[in-house]
Amino acid sequence: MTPPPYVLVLFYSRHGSVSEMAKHIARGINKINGIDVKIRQVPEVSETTKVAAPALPDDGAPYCTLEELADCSGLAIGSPSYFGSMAAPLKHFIDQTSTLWLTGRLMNKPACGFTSASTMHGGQEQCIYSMMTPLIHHGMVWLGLPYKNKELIHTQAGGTPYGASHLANSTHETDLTDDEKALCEAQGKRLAEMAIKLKK
Ligand SMILES: Cc1cc2nc3c(=O)[nH]c(=O)nc-3n(C[C@H](O)[C@H](O)[C@H](O)COP(=O)(O)O)c2cc1C
Repeated sequence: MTPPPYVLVLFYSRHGSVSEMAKHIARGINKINGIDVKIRQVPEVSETTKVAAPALPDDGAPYCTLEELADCSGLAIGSPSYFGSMAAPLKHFIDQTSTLWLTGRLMNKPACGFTSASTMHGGQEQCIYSMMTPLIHHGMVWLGLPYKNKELIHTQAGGTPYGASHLANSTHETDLTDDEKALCEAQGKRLAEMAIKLKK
């Protein structure tokens, strides 16, 4: 029996904000019938690069395998904003996807990005763009977050038309505002809808 199609929510999170966003994106995906969701994280990169990560994380989502990425029907990818870019552990994972690029496994599948940052204008949109770039190379179809979602207009915290974001402040506030939650869910829902449409 063929396993049901799924959308992969893939992220790195050190302090929990991006991980919390992933749950709300998954909630949006779950609102669409006919497609499942898998939530996966990537391991830390070690300061001493010869030390391997344990096979299982101490907590949170399981680590993503390349097969899980290859077989997804859509991808939501999330990272904290680090100096206007994705964090190294996520980039390290993406840099292991050459075989998927060579075989075109991600071609024509929809993808979107999400991020958390500690300051209001701390490079969130650039960070989302940094995740978009390699996925464009993979031939994925990038989705933004349209202004039809009215929370984008009145949010006092996170939310960008390039993808969902969360304002965590310097206190690592992991609780999302209602607007941030709504935008994460809307993004997940739209991704799932597009995954089904593009699969036909
Ligand atoms: C190396 C590093 C660079 C960072 N750069 C930025 C930045 O440029 N702008 C910003 O607003 N926050 C920056 N931050 C803060 C993180 O983006 C923020 O704490 C984020 O919410 C962490 O997400 P997490 O809770 O999922 O780990 C940086 C943090 C670290 C460790």
